[in-house]
Amino acid sequence: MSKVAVVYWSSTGNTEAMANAVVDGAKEKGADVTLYECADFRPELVADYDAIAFGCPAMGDEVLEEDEFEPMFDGCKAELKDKKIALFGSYGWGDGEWMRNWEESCKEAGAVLATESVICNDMPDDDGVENCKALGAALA
Ligand SMILES: Cc1cc2nc3c(=O)[nH]c(=O)nc-3n(C[C@H](O)[C@H](O)[C@H](O)COP(=O)(O)O)c2cc1C
Repeated sequence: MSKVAVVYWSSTGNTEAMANAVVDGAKEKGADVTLYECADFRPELVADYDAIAFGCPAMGDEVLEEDEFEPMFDGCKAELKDKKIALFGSYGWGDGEWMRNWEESCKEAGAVLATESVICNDMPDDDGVENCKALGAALA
């Protein structure tokens, strides 16, 4: 059984709803899934998982949340080489620039993006939930 971690930051619950759907999708495929708020995750845990889904909304001006999520993620980068990961997050008024930049930084770190990233405008609708479940399934 593959071990999957879902690690997210969310302020108003939209990315949290996405994270829950990612968990559901991975569990439906039989994975052993652990959900982490980003404050509870640390680089030493990366090695414990076969695959990791990271979720963070667009914040600041098209960047990751800078107080908790980005430091956690930057700390994990050295461990992400050849690791199967996938990215998701909610956004408001932008065009997804934060996610494109985030994908680039993951590729530079040598991570393996296992499936297309999922972005949802505000709260995920039914299609958004299905896309998040498919992301989770792709990591299982
Ligand atoms: C301080 C702040 C900065 C934001 N910056 C952006 C941004 O640059 N681009 C964008 O599309 N949305 C931006 N948003 C909107 C959030 O990404 C959006 O509300 C998202 O659904 C929040 O996700 P959450 O409910 O998981 O916290 C920003 C929101 C806040 C509060």
